[in-house]
Amino acid sequence: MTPVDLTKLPEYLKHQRWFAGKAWPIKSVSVVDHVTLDAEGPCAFSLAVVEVTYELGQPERYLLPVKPSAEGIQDALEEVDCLRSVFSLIREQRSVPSSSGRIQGEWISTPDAHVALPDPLPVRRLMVEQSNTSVVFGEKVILKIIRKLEAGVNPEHEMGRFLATRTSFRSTPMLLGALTLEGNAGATLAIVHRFVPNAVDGWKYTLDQFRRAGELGGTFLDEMRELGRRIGELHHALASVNDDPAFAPEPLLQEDLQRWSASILGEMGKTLADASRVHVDIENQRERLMEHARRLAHVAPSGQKIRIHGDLHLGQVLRSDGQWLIFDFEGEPARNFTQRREKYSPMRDVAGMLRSFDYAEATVMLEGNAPGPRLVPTREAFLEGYRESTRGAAFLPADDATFWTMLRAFELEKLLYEVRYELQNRPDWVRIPVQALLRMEEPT
Ligand SMILES: Nc1ncnc2c1ncn2[C@@H]1O[C@H](COP(=O)(O)OP(=O)(O)O)[C@@H](O)[C@H]1O
Ligand SMILES: O=P(O)(O)O[C@H]1O[C@H](CO)[C@@H](O[C@H]2O[C@H](CO)[C@@H](O)[C@H](O)[C@H]2O)[C@H](O)[C@H]1O
Repeated sequence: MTPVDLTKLPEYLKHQRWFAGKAWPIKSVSVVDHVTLDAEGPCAFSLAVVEVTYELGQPERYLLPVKPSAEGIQDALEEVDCLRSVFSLIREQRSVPSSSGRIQGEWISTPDAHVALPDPLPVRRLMVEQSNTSVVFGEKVILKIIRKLEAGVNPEHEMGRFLATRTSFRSTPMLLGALTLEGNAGATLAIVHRFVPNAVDGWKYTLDQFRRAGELGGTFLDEMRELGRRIGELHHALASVNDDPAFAPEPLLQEDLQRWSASILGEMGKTLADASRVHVDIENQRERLMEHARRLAHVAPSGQKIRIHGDLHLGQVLRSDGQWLIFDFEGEPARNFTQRREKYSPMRDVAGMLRSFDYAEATVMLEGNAPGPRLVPTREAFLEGYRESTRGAAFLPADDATFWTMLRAFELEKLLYEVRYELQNRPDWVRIPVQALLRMEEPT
């Protein structure tokens, strides 16, 4: 028996914040796997994996925690007992058969991962705009229930487990556990991290600083230097293990540079045409921008390809107790899991963070704040910290000229991604990356 009324599902999905297919006509929905939990307990509910097929385009899979209800479909995550039940599967490392596989709880039991939780366990749904559903337990741990499921190894789960169990890098909310569906519909369903209380994200933190009239606050640039050092330490940690093929650093080859350069040039074709509808001058810039991408193919290869954060920006760092913590290792949402797990130059993360400073500057200018010496000192402080902590690292280019050529090419790559991201999600903001493309200097 199917745990959910399929006839009501298309209408239900269209009203969910996390449903990505609101704009596309649905052809059919089916349940590909499901499991009933807590059948005798206070919250009997099902975890169902549903596949949505559209009239056009690729099918998508979603995780649907649902309760039986005469009125229609009821989201089980609205009930505290159901949330506790999902968490206890993970905490107790339980394994439960599903209709075509099984779900498996995983809890990391290193001394660092020890966390004492109160009984009864207080539960609080996180009230933020997000694509998944996060819940805080006892103000100690945060459970993220993933809504849109992807096939393959989930990079956030994989990276979190690697950092927690194979490295001493602790400038991140530590991964504590996960819930995985094994079988044909295999996917990571939920992830548990240590909860960071009183955290402010780096985007808000930086905007608050940039909005101050006059000079940046006294310690801000030191903090940005420190952020650069933390990112450098993250890259050291990600490059520190040779016996795991998913993480072992690999030499950077000319063919990698050629492939990345070709991919940027390819993306440029369509993206600049789209951007020129917003700003006609962008077409005049095409040749100069192409030159930045071409140069990447011709630098002498040095350094390594390693696993990287992959979508690093100010919204992916938290400031708490005077420390920076880096989180959200899931990579760029527009890429599939295989692409997100590819090894790359760590310079790509550096470029991502630099772009974020430019977004912060553009945002405060759009709000009407006066120009001021903010962006360049912030960039410089961050880069100084990064370079200080990675001096002589095998994963970075051997000389300065190559460092800057690669950095510009990856900034360009991120800018093109941002144009596409903004056109799709926040058309009012597309001018931020477009203006930055217009400002990009002639390659030296
Ligand atoms: N470990 C944590 N401690 C405190 N707050 C967190 C933690 N992880 C995430 N958050 C908060 O929850 C928000 C959503 O988390 P995120 O993992 O980015 O969800 P999503 O992938 O659904 O966007 C973040 O912007 C951050 O403010
Ligand atoms: O945090 P996500 O994984 O959802 O990342 C996506 O959304 C980001 C926006 O929230 C987007 O970031 C872009 O906007 C930021 C300001 O809102 C800015 O700081 C970033 O530099 C800029 O790239 C990110 O690209 C996208 O993948």
